[in-house]
Amino acid sequence: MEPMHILLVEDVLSERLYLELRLKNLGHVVKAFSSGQDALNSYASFDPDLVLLDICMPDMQGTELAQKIRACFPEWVPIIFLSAHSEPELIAEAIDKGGDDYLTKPVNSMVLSAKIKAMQRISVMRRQLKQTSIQLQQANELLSQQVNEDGLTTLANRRYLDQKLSELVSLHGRNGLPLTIIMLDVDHFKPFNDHYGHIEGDNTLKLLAYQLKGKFSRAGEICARYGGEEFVILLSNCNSQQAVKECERLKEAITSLAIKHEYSDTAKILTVSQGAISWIPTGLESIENLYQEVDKLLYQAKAKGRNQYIAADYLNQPVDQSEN
Ligand SMILES: Nc1nc2c(ncn2[C@@H]2O[C@H](COP(=O)(O)OP(=O)(O)OP(=O)(O)O)[C@@H](O)[C@H]2O)c(=O)[nH]1
Repeated sequence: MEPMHILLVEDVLSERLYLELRLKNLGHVVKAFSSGQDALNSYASFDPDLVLLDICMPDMQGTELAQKIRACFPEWVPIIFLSAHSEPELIAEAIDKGGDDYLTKPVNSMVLSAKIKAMQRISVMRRQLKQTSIQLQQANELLSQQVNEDGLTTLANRRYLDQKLSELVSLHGRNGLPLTIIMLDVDHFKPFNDHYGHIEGDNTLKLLAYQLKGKFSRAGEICARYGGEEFVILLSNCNSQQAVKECERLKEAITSLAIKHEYSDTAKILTVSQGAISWIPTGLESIENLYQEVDKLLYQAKAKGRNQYIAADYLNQPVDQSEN
């Protein structure tokens, strides 16, 4: 079994040296202190697996030190009290104050070895439990990330988008702030896949996602893969005039990638069409209806020749549109 880190606190020099020697002979790493305060100061850096505490000490009683250890360091480590007395009341009080076991001084070497062996088993289990908890926590973090993430692009997925849109509708409704939804769709992506291959198509979607994430990464901006070659961007506190600028910025960002698309009827490079709606929510809007409205504008942008956007106030007239 692995050696333990044992913190020993004993004010009587002869006892301290004797115990330190015995414990080191059993193969453990020992840090011995004569004062409770010094032991407390070194506790975190030494990170003990076991604490041996004399009950009666001049600067701080062992029971008081045990209480402080339990209060300051929530991770449980066994504490064994040492005392010349063995009255049942004293033992009961020591256990009440946070101790786990009790040894009467002078400590018998066989009893000491046996108790240390028992504590070592607990220490091994404790370390395994700690390791398992860390692994479990990591797995949980990964899982919650995967639940909200699109596998191909690592953007937020549809599930997360729906949830965020509902939250933002309520939040903006409560605060009377404008919200914008931009929906974009890659133009002529079928011929792109057909000619350059599906893997190249996947890589292109990843590149587009990376570009979107880079351009819309401020607090209150959410980029998500809506499905297939469609993406959605939510812009907090963004009205229709600002939305037009954001659509333009997005168009420029995609154009700047200059991804070759010789089979597009629109341009020699890959382009996208966009629809955008902006409004001050009441907080009661249905998200399905919002997607439908913004999809209608996207469809109009497609119908008008693609590589352009149509932005409108929700339930109102178009604000602006771009031609390719
Ligand atoms: N490589 C790849 N292709 C995808 C993915 N999801 C959807 N697609 C492809 O996207 C294409 C969408 O085709 P259409 O809906 O006909 O649209 P389009 O060719 O882009 O034409 P317009 O949208 O009208 O400009 C299909 O070929 C799908 O297979 C994906 O994850 N990876």
